Amino acid sequence: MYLHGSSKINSNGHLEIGGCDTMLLKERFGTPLYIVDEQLVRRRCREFIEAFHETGLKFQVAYASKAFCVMAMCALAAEEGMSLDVVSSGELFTALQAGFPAERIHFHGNNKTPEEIEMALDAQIGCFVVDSEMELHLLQALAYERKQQVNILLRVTPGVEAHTHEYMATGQEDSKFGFDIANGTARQAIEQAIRLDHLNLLGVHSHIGSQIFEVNGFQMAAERVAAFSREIKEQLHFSFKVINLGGGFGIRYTEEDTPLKISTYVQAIGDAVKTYFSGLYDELPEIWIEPGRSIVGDAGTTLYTVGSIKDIPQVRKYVSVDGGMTDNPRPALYQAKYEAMLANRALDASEETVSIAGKCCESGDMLIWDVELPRPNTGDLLAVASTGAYNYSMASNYNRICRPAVVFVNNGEAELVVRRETYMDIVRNDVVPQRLLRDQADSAVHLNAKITVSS
Ligand SMILES: Cc1ncc(COP(=O)(O)O)c(C=O)c1O
Ligand SMILES: N[C@@H](CCCC[NH3+])C(=O)O
Repeated sequence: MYLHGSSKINSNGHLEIGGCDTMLLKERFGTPLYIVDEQLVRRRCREFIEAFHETGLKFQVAYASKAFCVMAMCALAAEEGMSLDVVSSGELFTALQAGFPAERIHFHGNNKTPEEIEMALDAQIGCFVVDSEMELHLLQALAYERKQQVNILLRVTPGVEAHTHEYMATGQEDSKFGFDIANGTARQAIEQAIRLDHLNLLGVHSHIGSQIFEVNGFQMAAERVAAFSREIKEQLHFSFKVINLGGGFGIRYTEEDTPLKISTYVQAIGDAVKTYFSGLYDELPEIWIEPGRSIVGDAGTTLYTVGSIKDIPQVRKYVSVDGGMTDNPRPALYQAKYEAMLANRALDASEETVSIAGKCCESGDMLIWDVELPRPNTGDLLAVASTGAYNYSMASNYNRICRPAVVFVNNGEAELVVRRETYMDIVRNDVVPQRLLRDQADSAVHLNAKITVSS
């Protein structure tokens, strides 16, 4: 397994992250456990910001909180000078609870409800990224009622097909997101947005997809957006102050992945903006981007305890762990690949090829097909790398499995940032209608009797 950030093998032959021995983390917090290497997250934030400073452009780097949205992460992003992209009232609430400065929050989403919009208006967030005509009018009506002036970007689809999994591509014409440039709906929306009072149109937003390893998709998006900006300037005499080019910068999950340096992506974007917007406005537009995965992805590691092992000679060895698709649905959703190691026997040589199975009642609940490991035993500690993005944030309670805890590690200190769910969390929102409660006393007696007999 590739060792990211501060991960290393210590003198006990254990995987250590942020100066914390993973065996001690297991003892203290249990498994499954998400570990976040805080220094690595901070480094990624700084890499983006420093690379933008180098370009000389005005900019904002908004952390796409969908990748991993918990209060501690929002607080950390705020401290690092990031803006924040939220896509629902839940993410917005989390950010506000964490004290994230509202004026640096950008609100996305292809179907924001009136309640969500009102919540964001109450908070006086920095910008709405308007996705549809319906939203444009709804937002205007609500802003008008409140006599509030609201900054907006319009999300456009630039017609760029990103080279990534089809569920992660969003820049093509056939997409549920935004206004299409090619068929003229983007232009019509801009016309309306300029006319509508209480809406302050800052510019446009484009996001071509996620886990992208080439710069040409971003360059092409910048080129298309610049051509569109030129059209709007010439025909509607309107200049965009802000161009948001979204997120999507790829990270390393396995050796098949070949991410570029953050500075390479940013420099390519900066150069493309300078080239394609040259001579269009008196001043180049401010550039915003929205990295999610590339901020937190490789800073995350998940620890599991190995349980049952099923060997089918000549076929496959299934090594089951105490988590699975409930804490990491990405292999099942996108056939995503991961690397793993035995964190308690990190110096042992690889001996066999095994497959890591989750504990859900689904044949598709496989975390890794075919990984080389030392012969695993029940009780071993398995670490899976690059689980910082879209793991905790996409976790579920399928099979009524409790979500794991999340711990930040840094300089030998481990701090809990999300508590492990309990069974009471699992049933917290369940309501049993009165008519079904009739037999509850009976079943309680029944259950007690059983417990008495078995003990
Ligand atoms: C609009 C928007 N912005 C930003 C992101 C973050 O993308 P990533 O995590 O790939 O950087 C996404 C997710 O793909 C998105 O849909
Ligand atoms: N959730 C995704 C990709 C989509 C990101 C949001 N538009 C992932 O795990 O990779």
